[in-house]
Amino acid sequence: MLAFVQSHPLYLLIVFGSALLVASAAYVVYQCYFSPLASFPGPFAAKVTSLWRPYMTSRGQWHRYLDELHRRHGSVVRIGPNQLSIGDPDAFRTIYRISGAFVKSSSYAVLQGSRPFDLAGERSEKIHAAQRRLVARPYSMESVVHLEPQVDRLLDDLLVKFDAFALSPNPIDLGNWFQLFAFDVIGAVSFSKPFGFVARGTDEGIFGRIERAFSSTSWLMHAPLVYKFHQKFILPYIGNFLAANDRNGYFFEFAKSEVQDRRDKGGNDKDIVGQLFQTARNKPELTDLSISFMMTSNVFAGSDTTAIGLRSIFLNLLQHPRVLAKLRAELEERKAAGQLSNPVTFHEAEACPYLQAVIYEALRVFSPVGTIPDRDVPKEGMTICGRFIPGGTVVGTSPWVIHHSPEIWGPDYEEFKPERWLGEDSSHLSKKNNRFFFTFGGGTRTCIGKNISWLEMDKLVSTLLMRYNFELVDEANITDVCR
Ligand code: HEM
Repeated sequence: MLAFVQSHPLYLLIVFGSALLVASAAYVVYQCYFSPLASFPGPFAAKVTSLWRPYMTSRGQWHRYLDELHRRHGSVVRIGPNQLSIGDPDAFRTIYRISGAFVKSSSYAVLQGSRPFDLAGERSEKIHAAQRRLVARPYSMESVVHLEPQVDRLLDDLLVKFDAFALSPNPIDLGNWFQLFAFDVIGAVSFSKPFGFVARGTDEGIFGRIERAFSSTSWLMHAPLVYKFHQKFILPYIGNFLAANDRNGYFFEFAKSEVQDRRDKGGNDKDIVGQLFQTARNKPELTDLSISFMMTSNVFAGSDTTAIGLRSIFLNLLQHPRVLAKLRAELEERKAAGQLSNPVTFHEAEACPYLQAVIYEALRVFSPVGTIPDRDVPKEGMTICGRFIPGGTVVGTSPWVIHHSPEIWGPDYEEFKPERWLGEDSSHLSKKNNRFFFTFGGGTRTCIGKNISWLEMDKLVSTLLMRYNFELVDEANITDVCR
């Protein structure tokens, strides 16, 4: 009788099921009460499963949700069995300090794919430092300013379009025009080849591809097994279903052909590819293939982020007439004094403290990037808010959390208030808040393209405001999207 029961399939199922139940219960009890991260608050699902974070990210409002979680749970929130989201100012400074001791976590392997040259995805600080040294010069402000005439030509094209719009009663999607402009700028400064998007008034479907690729990469980075499954079983048979491969597929091919074109047809020696070709003469390790990988980042990361920043600047200005009037007054005063050209030059715009404060503040209240740049705690561990965190724990801060911290920005942290960036007599920018300005990332991995974006924002905002009056329409349909 006993032998019968033991060999009966139901018996085996019950034994197996019970063992699974006990193991799962033990796992849950461990994660909630005994894990080194057990004392950190957070949603129950986040404590017990790594699937919670990719699921929440895939829903599209992760930046706001994370901010809300910190409001509810405090400055450190558990967002995975082995992951913490950090809002504590001291811990934030430790993680993103310039020493690079906190390396990028394994989620970046999904971003990198099989690219051997990838500043954003590369996890090794040593390889990253060597690659960044090779390519940094053309992205410096000194180099970017030499490309200003190329940006001016595009700005002229945009003004021709806007002059025509100004005569029509129909509203326009300003954000879309900003992205067309930003994409053309990338073409001009990288390859001496604006893509003609502003002139044609269309992106030919590219922005949708960028959007889909960003969206799927942001959650797949935290679901590496789903990514591997997709690569092995879906990609070869169905195709690039999750769009994540577009960064290293479609956009890489796009950039590679532009680099080849630039090689064949020549261009301005001062454009980014031209400067990288010059570097490559003495540093043969900088191959055309590596330059193509680098240009993939320009094409992929350089337009949509800048356009979101510009959207935030204009939206906030239009929603805050007091700030808009003050900014206009600054620009008018400078213009009357002969200190502003048309289009406004980068140096002229930089000399306008209130304009600078407006840009900083718009990028603070609505940062174009809302994900957490994850880092691994080094093996010796770290202490956060008096509690020890073991090496290997994944930690990081979203700009949305650090930029909306009342501890840093004060009780009016939700207000759009450019004055917080100015020194006491309002005649210059104050450096005190810069330590917590995280829009372009931090430490050794700060955004290499930020000078290009800043130059665009400086020139576009000041030139457009001096020429046109803007009015917000259809406020109810404003979408809340960041990367
Ligand atoms: C407002 C515009 C932009 C924003 C908000 C932005 C934001 C960021 C952030 C937050 C990072 C750090 C990511 C991390 O640590 O994982 C980053 C890195 C990077 N960005 Fe940007 N970015 C902008 C514009 C650009 C432009 C115009 C380019 C290229 C022309 C660019 C290319 C890159 C690259 C290559 C990296 C990796 C740098 C490295 O690790 O050495 N970005 N960006």
